[in-house]
Order: sequence, then structure tokens, then C-alpha cells
Amino acid sequence: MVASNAGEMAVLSSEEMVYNVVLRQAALVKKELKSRGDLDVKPDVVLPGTLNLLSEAYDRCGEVCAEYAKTFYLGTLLMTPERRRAIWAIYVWCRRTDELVDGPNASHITPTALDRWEARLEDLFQGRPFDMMDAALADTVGKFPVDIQPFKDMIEGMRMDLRKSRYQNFDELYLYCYYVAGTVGLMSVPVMGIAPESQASMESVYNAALALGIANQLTNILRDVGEDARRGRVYLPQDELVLAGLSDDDIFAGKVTDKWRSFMKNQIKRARMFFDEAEKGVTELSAASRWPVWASLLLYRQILDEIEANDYNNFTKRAYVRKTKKIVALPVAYAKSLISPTSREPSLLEKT
Ligand SMILES: CC(C)=CCC/C(C)=C/CC/C(C)=C/CC/C(C)=C/[C@@H]1[C@@H](COP(=O)(O)OP(=O)(O)O)[C@]1(C)CC/C=C(\C)CC/C=C(\C)CCC=C(C)C
Ligand SMILES: Nc1ncnc2c1ncn2[C@@H]1O[C@H](COP(=O)(O)OP(=O)(O)OP(=O)(O)O)[C@@H](O)[C@H]1O
Ligand SMILES: [Mn+2]
Repeated sequence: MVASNAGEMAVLSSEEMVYNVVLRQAALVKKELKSRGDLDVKPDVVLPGTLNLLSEAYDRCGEVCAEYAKTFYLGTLLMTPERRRAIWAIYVWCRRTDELVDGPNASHITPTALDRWEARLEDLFQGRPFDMMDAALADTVGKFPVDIQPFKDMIEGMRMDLRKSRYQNFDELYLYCYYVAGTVGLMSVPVMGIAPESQASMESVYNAALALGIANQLTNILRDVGEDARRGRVYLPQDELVLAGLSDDDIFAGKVTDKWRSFMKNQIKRARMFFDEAEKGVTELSAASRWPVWASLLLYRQILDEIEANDYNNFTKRAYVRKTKKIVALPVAYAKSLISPTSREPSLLEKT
């Protein structure tokens, strides 16, 4: 859990609880910076004869990443070899975690299976990986200052998905989005690195990373309303549905009405606010990490435009970004990635 005790849980909003994890990850990075002087990658410390196995494990993570997320994989190729393979290892762990509740064996997954997955996570953080893919992640978390909490929280998100199919308000939905996606931002930044010339505070960069995860997940939810409803799930905040004069039945009926359009406009507006928040942090990342992050942000954000272009029919039409638009986004992302913390106007992050 995010909060350390039940008393805290009663008073803190989801946003406040999540911010505690941001502070924890930022503090870990600061501590490492203090003790090591910089965050250059630690040299390989592996048992004699196992170096090849480790590099094969990383290669396999790269193959999985290439298969599931081709565009993103291309982006990672721009990173330094150490960072690239570390991101692959994190990607594979996240994908495997997601597959537990979303994949072909999902109907057999029990809370006990998730407990076992968490025990495995703890083992790998202590240098005792269970299989080769875990070994790649164990190596990564030994080399980069990555906190275990976001990983545990992602598993908590999968538990939440097992026990809950409705979200009463945005506070509840925000917590779910943090668990399954905001966590990815917190896991990735310590590997992608912050530009040495950045003046922004560590916390503000982690906040932007968190915002990108939330924005992506909100977009994912808005894109998949129909698909999720067919699985009996409604991720949209119940209180906001009621305020708009809508109910679950309207979602199951799947008719695009003016009420639905107006409801969706507000949901899209909120997702865009999270993307705006995230944009403020991308420039602060180390140069080679900016391109894949800009690409991911611009591509995922465009799904919202496609929902609008589909006249808000997210019941039977899946919004997606066409290949031509994807290809156009890549050089745009590249151009944005050339802007470094020193070559642009002071950002809001620095003014506050
Ligand atoms: C450069 C980059 C994007 C790095 C992140 C790489 C990484 C470790 C990705 C893991 C993604 C993953 C498998 C998450 C598991 C849970 C899940 C599936 C979440 C949803 C992703 C969308 O996937 P998809 O469209 O395939 O959905 P379906 O399963 O098909 O329905 C999510 C919507 C969330 C993904 C969240 C991110 C990629 C977080 C991005 C934030 C950063 C990389 C931080 C950037 C830093 C700053 C300062 C802005
Ligand atoms: N260009 C990109 N750069 C960085 N991350 C990306 C990029 N495209 C997608 N992602 C991330 O990779 C994951 C999977 O993406 P998704 O399945 O939507 O697209 P894709 O598999 O890359 O699409 P395609 O295979 O058609 O290129 C998501 O977490 C998404 O945020
Ligand atoms: Mn996908």
C-alpha cells in the first residue's frame, strides 16, 4: 500500500498518498547522488561465466519489447546501451505483471498468485532472481537507484482490478491509474536519467513522470470504454456519470448521445491536463531519453484526438493513430527532444 498505516489512509487523498511515493523515489536518487557523486552506471558485478547469460536475458527482454511495442522499441534504440536494456527489463516485468490479470490465463489468477509474484519481486530486489527475465531486472535495480515501492504498487493495482469493477469518484480512479501506470513513470526516470544541466527539482521531474503515466492510463480507459464494458467493467467515475445524467446502463447500451458527448469532452479535457503537466518535465530528462518519451507522449495523446474524430463513439470504434500520423510524430518528437534545459525559456518548474 502507498500509505504506511491505516490512520494515514483515512486522512490522505489518493494524490497525497501517491506524492509520498514520489518523495521516497526522489530521496533515494538524491542519496545515491550524494554517496556516488554521480549516477554513472555501476560496472557489471556478475559471477564468473554468467555474463553471457545476463546479456542473453537482456536481449530476450529486448525481443519481447520489440514484439509488443514496436514504436516504443525503436525509441529505446536511441538510449545508451545500459539504459536501453534496463528499460527493456522494466518493460518486460510490467508487461508480465499486466498479463497476469489481462492475459490468456487471467481467469485463473487469484490474490495468492499475486502474492507469489510479489514475493518473487522481493527476492529479485535482494539479488535472488527466479528466472532469466527476473535476473535482467535484478541486475537493473542493482545498477540504478530504482525503489521497490512502485513495483509493489503496480501489483497492488492488479489486486484492485481483481476485486473492483467500479470507481466511485476520480480520487479512486486516480489511485488505480497511479498503481497501473503512474508507477511506470517512477520506475523509468531513475534509468532514463535527468539532464545534468537541469535546474528543476527532483520531485518536480518525478511528478511529471507520474502525470504521464496517469495521462496514458486515462487515455487507455477512454479508448477502451466499450471493450471494458463487455467485460463488465466501468472505470469512469460513477459520481461524474450521475452528474452528467448517465448510468452504467447507458454504457452497456453503448449509444452515443449528446449527454455522452458532453461527458466525454470533460474526460478528455482532464486527460489532456495530465499530458500538459507531463510535458513540463520531459525537457529535464537526459538528452537521449527525451526522444522516446516525447514520441510516447505525442502518440498516446493523439488517441484523444481520434476519439473526438470518431464523434465520441468509444463503444464500438477503437480509436487509434494511423501509421502515417505515427511516422509524422517521430520527427516532431525528435525536434522537441533537441530542446535541452538550458536552451529554452525557464519552465514553470523552475519558477515555482
Ligand atoms: C520511454 C518510455 C515510454 C518508457 C516506459 C517503458 C515502460 C517500462 C513501459 C511499461 C508499460 C507497461 C507494459 C505497463 C503495464 C501496465 C499497462 C499495460 C499500462 C498501460 C500502458 C499502455 O499500454 P497499451 O496501449 O499496450 O495498453 P493495452 O494493454 O494494450 O490496453 C499504459 C497506458 C501505461 C503506460 C505508462 C507509461 C509508458 C509511463 C510513461 C512515463 C514515463 C516513461 C516517464 C517520463 C518522464 C517524464 C519526466 C515525463
Ligand atoms: N513511440 C513510442 N515511444 C515510447 N513509448 C511508446 C511509443 N509508442 C508506444 N509506446 C508505449 O509502449 C507501450 C505499448 O504501446 P502500444 O501497444 O500502444 O503501441 P505499439 O505497440 O508501439 O504500436 P505499434 O506496434 O503499432 O508501433 C505503451 O506503454 C506506450 O505508452
Ligand atoms: Mn498495446
